[in-house]
Amino acid sequence: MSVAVLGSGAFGTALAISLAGKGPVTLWSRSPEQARQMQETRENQQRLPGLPLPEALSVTDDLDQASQSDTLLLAVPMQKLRGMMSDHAAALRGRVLVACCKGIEMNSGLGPMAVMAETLPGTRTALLTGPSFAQDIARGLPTALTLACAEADLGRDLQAQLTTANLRLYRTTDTIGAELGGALKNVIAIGCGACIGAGMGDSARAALLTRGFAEMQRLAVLKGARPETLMGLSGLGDLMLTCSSDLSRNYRFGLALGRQEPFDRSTTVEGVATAHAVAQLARDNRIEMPISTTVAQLSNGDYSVAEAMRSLLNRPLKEE
Ligand SMILES: NC(=O)C1=CN([C@@H]2O[C@H](COP(=O)(O)OP(=O)(O)OC[C@H]3O[C@@H](n4cnc5c(N)ncnc54)[C@H](O)[C@@H]3O)[C@@H](O)[C@H]2O)C=CC1
Ligand SMILES: O=C(CO)COP(=O)(O)O
Repeated sequence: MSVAVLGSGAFGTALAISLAGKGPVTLWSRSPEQARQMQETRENQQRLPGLPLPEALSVTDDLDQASQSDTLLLAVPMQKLRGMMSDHAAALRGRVLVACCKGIEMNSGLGPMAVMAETLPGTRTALLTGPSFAQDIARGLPTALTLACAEADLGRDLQAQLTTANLRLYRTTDTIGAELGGALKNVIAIGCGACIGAGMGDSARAALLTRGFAEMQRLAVLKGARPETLMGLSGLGDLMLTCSSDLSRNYRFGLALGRQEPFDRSTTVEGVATAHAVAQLARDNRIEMPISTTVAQLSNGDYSVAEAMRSLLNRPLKEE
């Protein structure tokens, strides 16, 4: 089975580098200029500078060529997934599609599995998610991720196909739990970054992370996830990583909010759009998601971090 990665950002490039250790891999860039540059310099200078592309990795801007592969990894930001798939529906049809994005679509409240099902009905799909920074994967550091696929046999095949020497995949059929874990942790990471950036301390971060995890479980279980999935790599594992590392863009965006510093808005920060989607889902489903809702308001600039924390601390007292 052959594999191609569509989307030549940090994550797509890192996955392609790792997979190239096992055999030929095609990486598709929508930008002819970037594809040419990467082919020539053997490096993704924009997203992963200094990390060489192995010989077995070829970069192209020709989607028809890339989509000859049996398995296509879709490594674009969540809010771009539907548009990218619609633009290239004919080329993607009949392939196995593995979404590699973490988020909830803002207008629909849907995750990547449902967006793929709506855009290309009948397509066989899966999700790759879990704690991993692109830089770590590209450097060949040990990483463990979750491969979620509702079809157990396909999940097993993909697990074998996409596991590499340094990237160990665990599988689950709980696609809802896996995608919500990956989406919701980004929102909490923004909150944790803001808390540290504003000098509120590690104890406050531990409280936000833990109560944020309670929110993640509440929404995920309501949507049909298995609670144990949230305890795994794609939930708690990724939450811990993203809430504690400066390598995370979501966390760094939060830090900038807390420090009242500017932040480059062209950076992919999935948690912002997802926070708004979560706030809407909380209203629609009449559940309490106070930290996620506060992060949505914070990222809009409606609140200062101090006001946000005050409003969270002043909520009615309750059982844990
Ligand atoms: N960077 C990381 O460490 C990790 C990222 N992810 C997830 O991977 C997804 C992608 O993130 P990154 O690669 O880091 O972002 P990035 O900002 O580095 O790259 C995004 C890529 O998507 C491409 N793109 C955007 N719209 C497109 C469209 N309509 N058609 C084709 N290509 C399009 C851009 O040109 C860019 O190459 C996100 O959902 C993120 O949460 C998951 C795990 C780790
Ligand atoms: O998803 C990630 C780590 O698992 C990457 O986090 P950021 O998108 O915050 O950089």
